[in-house]
Amino acid sequence: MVSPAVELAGAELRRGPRTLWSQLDLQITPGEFVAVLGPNGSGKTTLLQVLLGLLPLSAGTVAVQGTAPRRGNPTVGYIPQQRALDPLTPLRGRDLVGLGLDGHRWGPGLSGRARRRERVHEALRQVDALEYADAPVGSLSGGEQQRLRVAQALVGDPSLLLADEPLLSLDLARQRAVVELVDRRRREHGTAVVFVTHELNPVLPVVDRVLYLVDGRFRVGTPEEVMTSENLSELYRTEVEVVRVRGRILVVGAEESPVHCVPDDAARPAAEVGAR
Ligand SMILES: Nc1ncnc2c1ncn2[C@@H]1O[C@H](COP(=O)(O)OP(=O)(O)OP(=O)(O)O)[C@@H](O)[C@H]1O
Repeated sequence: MVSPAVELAGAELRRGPRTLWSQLDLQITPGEFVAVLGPNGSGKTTLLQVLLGLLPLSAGTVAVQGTAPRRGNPTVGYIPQQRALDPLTPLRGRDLVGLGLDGHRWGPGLSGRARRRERVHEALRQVDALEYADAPVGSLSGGEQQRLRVAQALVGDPSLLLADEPLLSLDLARQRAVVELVDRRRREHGTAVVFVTHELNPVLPVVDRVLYLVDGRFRVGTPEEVMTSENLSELYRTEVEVVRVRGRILVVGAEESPVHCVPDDAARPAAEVGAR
């Protein structure tokens, strides 16, 4: 029997006096795409840290591919939350992506090195980054750096991909390209995906389930199940309206909602709202 990619049971995480989430039961199967939503500080990044083996749970159990999470697991790909790289970072884009490969796997011989180069080249091509692959990473724009991070996370052919707001800084076309790339990978390679995002709409066509965290409360289910006015009003403890417009989901009334309508949006055509 294949182990779940992720299995959380009765999971609880406390930071200082706050309980970020508790009694969280979640099984993610290979190839499943789960979006994690929630306002700032709701514990989305912290969840990824637990799955990376960087933070222990305060209660409950967690397993990644059937065993306890551990740092540096080569079968787990990670796209960290974006931070601009130091302009003096002495790496080219190609080197940064190569760091995503476990050197031992390819062996020290010539064929190992050639295979490694090929893999890096292919990962760069998939995110459309070949053009700047030899430039110093610190000289690249935020979006260009972000595409390299995506390539770095995918180059090792992970069975589980943990992505922390990977669409930040990307224009709409590049957002679509990254979502399609991740979707193709999970369909063709069975990679399970945990995708933290402030914007549900760009991933809505490919998402299997949503985990929505708000101030210690959460809902898990398909977007249809979770994204209802009733659920979000309960999570935010205020009246929230969820509206569906031309295949998009708009949330009105939850100021800190990841897919909320800000006042400026009111002036734009409804179909555009939430398109950012
Ligand atoms: N080392 C730490 N010690 C104590 N509290 C921490 C620590 N790191 C994070 N926190 C707190 O844990 C909470 C959850 O943080 P986390 O980064 O998981 O939120 P998030 O949902 O990813 O938010 P954002 O959308 O802003 O990225 C925050 O309130 C944060 O201040």
